[in-house]
Amino acid sequence: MSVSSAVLPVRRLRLGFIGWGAIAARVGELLAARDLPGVEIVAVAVRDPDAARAGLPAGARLLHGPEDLAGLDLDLVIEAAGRPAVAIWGEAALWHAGAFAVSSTSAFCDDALFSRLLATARETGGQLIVPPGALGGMDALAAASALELEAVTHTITKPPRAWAGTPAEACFDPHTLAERLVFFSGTAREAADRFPQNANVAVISALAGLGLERTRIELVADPAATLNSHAVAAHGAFGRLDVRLENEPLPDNPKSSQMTALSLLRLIENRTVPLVF
Ligand SMILES: NC(=O)C1=CN([C@@H]2O[C@H](COP(=O)(O)OP(=O)(O)OC[C@H]3O[C@@H](n4cnc5c(N)ncnc54)[C@H](O)[C@@H]3O)[C@@H](O)[C@H]2O)C=CC1
Ligand SMILES: O=C([O-])CC(=O)C(=O)O
Repeated sequence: MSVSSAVLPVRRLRLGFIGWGAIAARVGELLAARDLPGVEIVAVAVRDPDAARAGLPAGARLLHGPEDLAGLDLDLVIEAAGRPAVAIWGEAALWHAGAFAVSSTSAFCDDALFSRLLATARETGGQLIVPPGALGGMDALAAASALELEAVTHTITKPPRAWAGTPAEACFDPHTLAERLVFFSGTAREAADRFPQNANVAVISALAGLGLERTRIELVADPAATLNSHAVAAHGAFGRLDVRLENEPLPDNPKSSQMTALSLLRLIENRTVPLVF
């Protein structure tokens, strides 16, 4: 069997995107280069649909509000907009596409919203999807959590400029920081809640493992770093796990890692091709 037959889609996939910023546009670019038969970006929600916008997929309809998702026969809606967008679009996406993949997972720090989306997924028979985003190895951590997990720690290190414009500026000046600084140490809930532009991943490692209260997060600014790095360490009855990624930032948003777009590409392909990773 050739590898190419394993990566050719066997079913169509009609996609909707919420947000067309650094991550979504990169996914669009990667998909266009792949040119997968039957995989189509059908609709995109942008913050200001009346403003001209370069780089939108040809033929994609602009969405003005969640009600516009009706009748588009979508198979998957992908959010890559920002924390508030999850509450605005989530339920309609589940009703009209049956699958909603969330990038701004910090939204799940809101317990009521998370429960509501899970209840809608149950009611519709749909799926709320947490892609691995900028992380990797979350399949192994989730599998390990079938036995007792003792501890999960996740260290997020980024160059100081990636923390500009966030509450981290109360701890250091991103333009003058001279040495590596661990400026936050606490729960996954607190990390994602306080840093929704930089620590959505804290919710991903938490949901895969020990949950929002028991997963420990360290946030680090390092002037020697050029990449966004994630180190997840866990131990428990399964043994030990150490995952480390050093991600190139996206050119259009240095807070976000290239890997986040690549993970979404993988998610899309996994829903269409005959060989799934
Ligand atoms: N899960 C993960 O591992 C990661 C998640 N993220 C998160 O993913 C999200 C997207 O990241 P980027 O593309 O880098 O951000 P970005 O700022 O480059 O793009 C977001 C786009 O969404 C638009 N937008 C905001 N609210 C909207 C709404 N209600 N409806 C439609 N469009 C809306 C904005 O105008 C902007 O064009 C952010 O919340 C980011 O923090 C980022 C990196 C990793
Ligand atoms: O892209 C990354 O490295 C992580 C990130 O911004 C987030 O989790 O919000």
